[in-house]
Amino acid sequence: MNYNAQPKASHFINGAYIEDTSGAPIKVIYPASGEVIATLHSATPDIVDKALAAAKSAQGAWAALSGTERGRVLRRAADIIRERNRDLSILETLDTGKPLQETLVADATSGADALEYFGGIAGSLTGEHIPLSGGDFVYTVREALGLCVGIGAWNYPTQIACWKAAPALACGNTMVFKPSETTPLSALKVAEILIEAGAPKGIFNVVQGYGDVGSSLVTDPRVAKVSLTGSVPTGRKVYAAAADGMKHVTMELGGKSPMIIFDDASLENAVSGAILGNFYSSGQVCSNGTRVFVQKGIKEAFLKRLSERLATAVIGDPLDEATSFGPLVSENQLNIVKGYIAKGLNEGARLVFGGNQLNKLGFYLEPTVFADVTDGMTIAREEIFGPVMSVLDFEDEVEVIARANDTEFGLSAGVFTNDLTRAHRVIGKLEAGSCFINTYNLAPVEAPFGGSKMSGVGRENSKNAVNHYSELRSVYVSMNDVEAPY
Ligand SMILES: NC(=O)c1ccc[n+]([C@@H]2O[C@H](COP(=O)([O-])OP(=O)(O)OC[C@H]3O[C@@H](n4cnc5c(N)ncnc54)[C@H](O)[C@@H]3O)[C@@H](O)[C@H]2O)c1
Repeated sequence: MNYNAQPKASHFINGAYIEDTSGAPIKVIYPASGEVIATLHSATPDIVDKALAAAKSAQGAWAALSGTERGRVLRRAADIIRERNRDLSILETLDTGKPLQETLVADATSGADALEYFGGIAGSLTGEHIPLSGGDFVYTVREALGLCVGIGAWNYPTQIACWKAAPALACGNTMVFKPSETTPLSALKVAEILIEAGAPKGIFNVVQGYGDVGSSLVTDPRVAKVSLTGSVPTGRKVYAAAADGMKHVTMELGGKSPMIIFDDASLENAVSGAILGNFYSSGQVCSNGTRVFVQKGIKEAFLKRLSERLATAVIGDPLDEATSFGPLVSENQLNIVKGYIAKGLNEGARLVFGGNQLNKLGFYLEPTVFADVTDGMTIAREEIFGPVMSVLDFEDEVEVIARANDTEFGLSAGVFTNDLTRAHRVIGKLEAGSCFINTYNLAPVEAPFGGSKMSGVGRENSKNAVNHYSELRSVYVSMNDVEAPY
């Protein structure tokens, strides 16, 4: 097949596409075939400056609109995204290799949810009145931070762009967004659609580039806030650079999350949760529960049922809606994951399912399950970001909580049990930001999403995200004479 996903130009600044071919080339590769489907160019310093200048100059007028007016633009953009869901989903599939079956329901639609939700609350972002003695009072004003930078990972390109843009714009900020160099296409569509929805020019700009472009955005003195979705090593660098300029940050980073399955759990639900938490998007999901602790009593039944169900996964052409499991995003990611599978075998884990690259074009790897994994093995400690599940045995609750928390990460955690009090007791002791009882990996826009420990700072989605994209000014008003000591 010959797919062409070439956009009009690499960047979208001040309401229009713009190109500068002197920037380093960025080749967009369709993961299911390895073919180049578009070539873009990394932003030059001049392009970066144009984007920041456009966002900076648009911010005052955007913030001066009422929240209701800003919200109307976001809600219109959400409607357009939903109308074009199929085209946007196909583009997302070409960019990421994720099956269309997934992108139709979890990518552009999730972006639309965020625009709709934050568009809906934009008009009610207010301060408060605080009465004091003698009739004095303080009122607070919720103000935008200013120019925000968003930097994305490659696994959910549309969703990440919208999860950052929606709360930022609702609060009256403007944004320069840099997608991952691996998946640069769909953020441009979000920028185009916002303009079509009536957004003023310059409030949402997209520049392409590698880490150096991200770094030049983070260090620019015009920038008030940086929101990154990426790995912990990148997060460390970006957080440090932002701290130097005392900028606000949101860090959505990696994980190695535990999923604990007690022997009284519904086996079928636990297997479903483990599948969702390990193999959706070919395992390239930050919140995945890749350390699956299974109580000894149901271990073999769990492995048997899991293998039976994995054998029914339809691996193949991501554009075929019957396909439920696609390739990894890139050859590089395929090699990283294959390296982890080799380590699992070398360190003595038992391969229960998969483990092989598929003998076909594209970056396909079978869903892979290791059992008898112990806490010290590399595959139980490091984020793999691919379709590799580690099953660990446990005997009792106290033991499994301590082992589940023995990690530097703290993004997600899940518990499967039919014992109501145990479910809440255990989840209350797990060190993670996004937790699940008897399900896994759902991320509705209404709920806060984000990690603790090394997995991140701040929360996306929910009303809480507003606190990360605005700050309060307080105004003390005296109704009395001013008393001074002399
Ligand atoms: N917590 C979450 O919400 C979430 C969601 C998706 C992915 N992730 C994480 O993202 C990682 C996978 O994505 P990735 O490989 O694209 O991550 P990455 O850290 O390699 O890159 C993320 C982004 O940062 C940019 N970047 C790299 N160096 C930079 C620098 N010095 N300054 C500024 N920007 C820089 C990259 O160009 C890219 O756009 C995984 O660790 C995954 O867990 C987290």
